[in-house]
Order: sequence, then structure tokens, then C-alpha cells
Amino acid sequence: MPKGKSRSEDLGRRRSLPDFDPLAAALLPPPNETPEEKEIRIKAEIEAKKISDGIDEMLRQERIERKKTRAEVNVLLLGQSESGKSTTLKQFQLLHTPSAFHAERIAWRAVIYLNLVRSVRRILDVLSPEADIDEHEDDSYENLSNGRSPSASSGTRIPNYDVYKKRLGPLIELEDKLTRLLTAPGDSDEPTHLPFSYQPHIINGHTVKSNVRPTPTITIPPSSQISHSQSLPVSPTAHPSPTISNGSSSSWKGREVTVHTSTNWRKALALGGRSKSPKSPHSGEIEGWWEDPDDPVHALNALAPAIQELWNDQNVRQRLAEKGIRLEESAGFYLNEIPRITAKKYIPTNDDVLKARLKTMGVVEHSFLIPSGANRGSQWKIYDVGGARNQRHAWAPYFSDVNAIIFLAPISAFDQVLTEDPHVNRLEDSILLWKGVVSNKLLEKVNFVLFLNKCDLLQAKLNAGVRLRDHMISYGDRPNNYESVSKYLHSKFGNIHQTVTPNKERELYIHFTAVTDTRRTGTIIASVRDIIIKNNLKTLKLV
Ligand SMILES: Nc1nc2c(ncn2[C@@H]2O[C@H](COP(=O)(O)OP(=O)(O)OP(=O)(O)O)[C@@H](O)[C@H]2O)c(=O)[nH]1
Ligand SMILES: [Mg+2]
Repeated sequence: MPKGKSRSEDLGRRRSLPDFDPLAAALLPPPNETPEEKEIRIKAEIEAKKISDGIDEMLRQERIERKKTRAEVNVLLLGQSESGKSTTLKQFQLLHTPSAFHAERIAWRAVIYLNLVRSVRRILDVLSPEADIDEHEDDSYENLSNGRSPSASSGTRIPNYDVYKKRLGPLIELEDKLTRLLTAPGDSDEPTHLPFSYQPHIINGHTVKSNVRPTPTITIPPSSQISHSQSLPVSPTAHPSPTISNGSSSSWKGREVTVHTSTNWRKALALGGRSKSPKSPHSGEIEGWWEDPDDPVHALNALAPAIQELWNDQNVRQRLAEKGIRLEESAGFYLNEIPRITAKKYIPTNDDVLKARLKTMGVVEHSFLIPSGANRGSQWKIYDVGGARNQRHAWAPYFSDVNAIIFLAPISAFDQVLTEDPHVNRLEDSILLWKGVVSNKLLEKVNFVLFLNKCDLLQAKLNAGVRLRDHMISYGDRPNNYESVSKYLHSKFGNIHQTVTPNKERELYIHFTAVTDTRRTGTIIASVRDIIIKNNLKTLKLV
């Protein structure tokens, strides 16, 4: 350093030197360049610029294309309660964010336990001597008591009923405990769905908290007062919504196994309340709950032999059959796998989670990016709404910016009634809802995909001899087999669309589905995804 100059002065001087670009210096023509050399150099430079401009243009075009294919796709899942919307959402998650789905499996344990417990409670209720007195009411609330065989007050007797009731007494407490675990403290409402915090969105490997579009503060008339036309999600009216008590001693009638929105997912996950460490850093699954004496698995495990005996009892099965109740067809049915489900180290499988029944209240949003294939990078948002009548008012705010609707109509439900209104046939409700949605002017540009769902159950029901024409007079004398019934319902829904759509150009895509079946549904989802993207692009190009 020269004498008398400080280090900072020296640095300041260096910074103020005129910019020297070594690259530009290297590209300068040689100082002794001849005119011929100069001409060759300039020609080469022009050629190089042309190539470079071509590449730039190509990149620009590619960017535009990518931007178009990356356009956000908003999909709304619609349909009545129990039509399979949330199950379809689970299939989307399983397909696009499988690690997140696996990580959440453990948390479904509480729901599955509750589903199982309530199946047992339901059997006990049906077998109870009071149920025979209550016969009339039974037929209306029980959506599987479908008129197949009239309930018989003087049917098979269950000599062990009191013994079963005594042995299974602790179930009531267990049910309460599970409900409390899955329900927000102080919430007196019907427990509904898992908390929004449970629905983490995985976008590009990052977890994003789900966000729920605020729905207008609208309440609707109690379901029993809603006429068909009012049930459509177009013009909600103001009225207090019904509250359902959560009393432990009450029968399960009319109440569903559900979890409330504001519950903390982590709390439900930890079940016993003790903090657990992940079993694997990759799956996020926890282990060690069986060492927690407070975990509900212990009570359930202790009750397993009694549950098994009840379910194996031929008199019990006979009585259920006499009452026309086919529990196997009901949502959240696990009675055929009691030892596995009640084992202390039970971890739900994918299929268990898909079968679990949890009623949705409000609207749940799930986002993901298509990870591979032609549509790689396109961003999807799927909205799963509650389908019960008192939930439908929340649909309309989503109509304005939706690109596609997947409407689910459970066609196996032709002999069932709505839980929220026992006077309404489920298939009839689905048809009216469908009519209301496809005729909606706000949705005229929206692509419609119709899932005629629960085909597996439809097949089983028809095989069991349940006749469509007993519930749908228009079916007439057509054969009561799967082929004929499914074809008939396909054209019924298709014709409605054709007749009432405000957009005659709109194509409708109809699939026969059983959304609990992962392999079949995976293929359908892939094709639906391509169709939606293709049609979305078409719309974008027109804009
Ligand atoms: N066997 C069978 N079960 C199904 C099918 N689709 C759905 N389920 C079951 O039916 C029950 C109800 O399905 P959900 O997906 O919860 O119905 P949802 O439309 O979301 O109902 P809400 O949330 O009340 O609107 C669950 O237990 C599912 O496992 C199907 O195709 N076949
Ligand atoms: Mg749901």
C-alpha cells in the first residue's frame, strides 16, 4: 500500500475505475485486421446473430406455450351427501401427492375407529326391543332400510341381546371419546369434517395450508322444509340451520360420524394426546401410540372379541336381513375386518382411508401441480364441498371462476332416502340437483364430467334382487340387470343435460365409477384431467 494512503481510500479508488468488461475486450476485432478478414468476421457475426435470434424466438414461444398449459385449472366436486366427492378428492391426492396421502393415513385411524364403533352401535340399536316399537321411525331414518323386505316386529329373536349390550357398554364411552378427540372443544354442533389444517396442500414438494374461501353468512331453511327446487344451490335464503345435540346416551339416529372443521389435525393425529415422533422422516407417520394407555386403541382392542361375536351371530345377521338392512353397503363399513382394524399397531391402508366416512362441512380446497407428462406443471385447485342440503348454499360462490365440474351421482342409491330428509329418494335428489346445475347459466362455459358412481354397489344390489322399477316407475319392464340399468341411467342423465343445457355446444363426459377402487379411478382421473386441460386450453385460446 503506498505510503500516506489508507486501505479504504485505496478500495474507493479501485471501485471508481472505469468499468472494464473482459468479455467485450476479448470480442474486439484484432487490431491488425485486414479488410477481407473484417468482411468474413462481420458475415459470421450476422450469421451468429440470426441463429441467436432464432433461439430467442423459440424460447419465447416455448414460454408462451408453457404459460398456457400452466394455466390454473379450478375444479369443483359436486353431488349430494355421500355421493363420493371427498373420496374422489382422496384419489386425486393419492395420484398426485402420494407421499402426503401416506403421511396422513395414520390420522384416519380415529375416523375409522369411529366408523366401526358406530356400525356396532347401529346393530345394537336395530336389535333393541325398543326399535320394534320405533319401527316406523326406523324405516325413515335408516337409509339402508330400503323396503327390500318390510321390517318384521315378530322376527328372529336375539337371546343374547342383553349380554351383548352389557359387554359392549363401554362402546358408548369410546364413541364419546373419539368424537371429542375429533371435535372442537365447546362445539355443540354435529361434528363434521377433519379440520382444514388436515388438508395440507403439497405444491411442488412444499406444504401449503389449505385456504377456505369465505362463504357468505347464509343460513338455509331446515332441510325438511326445503322443496326440491329450493335445494339447488342458486339462491340461498336466510334461516337458522338445525343444531344436533351430541348427547352420549342418544341413539346414533340421524347423526353422522364426522369431525369438526376447527379441530386441530395434529390433535386428532396424536389421539392419546402424547407427542409422538415420526416413524419415518419420509412418511411422517408416527408410532408408539400403543404404549400410551389413553389411546382409544386399548378400549377398542378389549372390545374386539365381543364385537366379533356379535357380527358372527347368525341370529343377528338374520334379524338385520329381516329388517332389510345391508350394513355391508353402508359407508365406513369395517366389520368384516375386526381383528386387523382393532390390532394395537394398526396403520390404515390406502383402501381403509378411501372407505372411511367423514362428512364434509364447508368447502375444502386442495392444490397440486401435475408432476409429469404432457401437462407437466399445470396447477390444479380442487374444491370439495359438503353435499348435504344444509351445505349446498356454499356452492354458488365457486361458480364464477370454475373451469370444470365433476358431478357425482351415486346410482346405487336408487332405493335409499336422504339422511337429511327421509321423504326424498336419493336418486331423485341427484337427478334434480343435476338438472339444476347443468341448466345454470353461470356455468354455461364450464366443462362437465359426470361420475355415475358406486357402480360396485349398484351391481351388488341388483344381484341381490333389488328392483329399480320399484323405486323408479319409468324404468318399466326393462331387465333388472347391471347392463340395462346402467345404460338407462346413463341416458337419463345424458338426456337431461342435452335438454336443459344453456350451451348446446358443450360436450358432456360420462364415466361409470367406483371411486373407492384406486386402479379404475386412477385411469379415469388421468383421462378426465387431459380432457379438462384440453378444453381449458381451447377456452384460453378463444379469450
Ligand atoms: N363401495 C363404494 N363406496 C363408495 C364409493 N364412493 C364413495 N364411497 C363411500 O361412500 C362414503 C361417502 O363418500 P364421501 O366421499 O365421504 O361422500 P361425499 O360426497 O364427500 O359426502 P359429503 O361430504 O357428505 O358431501 C365413504 O365411506 C366412501 O368410502 C363407491 O364408488 N363405492
Ligand atoms: Mg365429503
